Amino acid sequence: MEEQKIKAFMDEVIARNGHEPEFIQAVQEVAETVIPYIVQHDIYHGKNILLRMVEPERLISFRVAWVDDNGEIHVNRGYRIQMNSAIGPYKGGLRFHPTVNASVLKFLAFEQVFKNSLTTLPMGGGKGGSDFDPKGKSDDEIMRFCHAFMTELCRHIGPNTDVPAGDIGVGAREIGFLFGMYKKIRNEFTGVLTGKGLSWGGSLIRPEATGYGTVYFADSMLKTKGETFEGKDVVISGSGNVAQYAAEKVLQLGGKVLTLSDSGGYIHDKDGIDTEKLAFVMDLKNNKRGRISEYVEKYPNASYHAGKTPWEVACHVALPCATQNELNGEDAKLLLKNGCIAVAEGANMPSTPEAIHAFHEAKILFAPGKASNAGGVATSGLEMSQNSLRISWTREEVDERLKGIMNDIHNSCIAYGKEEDGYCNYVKGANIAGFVKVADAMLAQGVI
Ligand SMILES: NC(=O)C1=CN([C@@H]2O[C@H](COP(=O)(O)OP(=O)(O)OC[C@H]3O[C@@H](n4cnc5c(N)ncnc54)[C@H](OP(=O)(O)O)[C@@H]3O)[C@@H](O)[C@H]2O)C=CC1
Ligand SMILES: O=C(O)CCC(=O)C(=O)O
Repeated sequence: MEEQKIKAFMDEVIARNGHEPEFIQAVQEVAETVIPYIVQHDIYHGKNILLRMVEPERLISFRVAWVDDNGEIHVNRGYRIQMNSAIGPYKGGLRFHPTVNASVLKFLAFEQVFKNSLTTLPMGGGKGGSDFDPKGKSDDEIMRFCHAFMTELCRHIGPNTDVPAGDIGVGAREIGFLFGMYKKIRNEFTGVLTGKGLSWGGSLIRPEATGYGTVYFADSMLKTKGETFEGKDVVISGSGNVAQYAAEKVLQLGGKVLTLSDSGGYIHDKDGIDTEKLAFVMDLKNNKRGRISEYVEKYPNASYHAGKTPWEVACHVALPCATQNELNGEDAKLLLKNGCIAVAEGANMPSTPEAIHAFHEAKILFAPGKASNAGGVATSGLEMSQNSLRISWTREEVDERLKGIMNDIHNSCIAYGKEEDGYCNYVKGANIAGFVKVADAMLAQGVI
């Protein structure tokens, strides 16, 4: 009966969104775990709550016209998906990448609803961005694009309505330009964006939070098996914000980081990427905006593997921190064959359904991004609180709160995900725990 209900639900979702593969993938994963729970719990039954949750409350799409350094005019498409505001203002990042489209942003916004619910903070879910490609653009071009983007977005957001932040291609530089234009048009200095600079309303630890949080979560999972990061070989993909700070925290906890990557390929450093080498990567990526292949010019003992992903390198722990569907079923089999015992997603939906199936079948520790990478948005929530209170917490205070929230999320996953044989299905746990809070709020607020 559950199978039939899942099929009937997905048929309806596909009929309406069939041309959006990433969105369908994200919804399918939730449906498979949440519908059986709904069936067993009378209060949610017959209310079509999940069907309401898969339809964005609002989907905004707009033209972004901007002028490059040569005076040529370009047109990109901007979006903001306001997915669900049952438990708080819409909250979620902005992505600037040529692959951005409605399907990608809807999957991200949908996952964000569950993730934000898990953080224990009052944040609804949203996501936005543009198909603009920041690669190879000058700082002036980035500024003109961000300003043009915000001239439209500013109508739809606000500190109590919708609070965007960064994601792929949107970091501190872009948040600065976006904030500047919002402030100019609206003539108000408010916490309308998170990930702001420290001198203008930002929070300590926000840059580190997603990567640190992912490792805190992985550490909690390892502890359930009596293990820690000490002496573990760790394979990380990506070399952006999440990957950099995941690597930093792994080093602090005594692990050895063997790989980093970008869309060109991965580097493998058998000696380990230590603090000094990581500082080189941070400068290369954040300031020089270079390619990860340049690592082997500086450290010739390392190797570069063009067009490949790091999952072929033997490790104890894998942290996919780049992008969606970057780790497939074959990669998962390879990781398992090589002795991997834990995978924690720093990116959003980096593992394909086949990969997740393989991890579950092997009963290794597997954390879905909506649980393990929630530290970023949680610390954005802490930035919002500090903005409202007009105070700044210390680094230690924010880090302690982040650790506490990641621990709470881990406990929620265990509470809803532990199976009869003792194995914790963190996907099921995260989906149900995230669902319950939002669904209860939707029930209380009636059919709207
Ligand atoms: N920033 C945050 O706070 C949060 C981010 N996330 C998720 O973490 C992931 C990484 O985000 P973040 O680090 O902020 O982004 P960045 O833009 O800082 O870095 C992205 C990294 O991923 C690589 N990458 C992007 N697209 C691809 C691709 N198609 N194939 C291979 N590599 C790719 C980039 O390589 P290249 O430079 O070559 O494009 C880069 O190394 C995303 O899934 C994001 O949604 C989740 C929660 C919060
Ligand atoms: O901090 C935020 O609001 C955005 C974080 C985000 O986009 C994510 O969790 O995927």
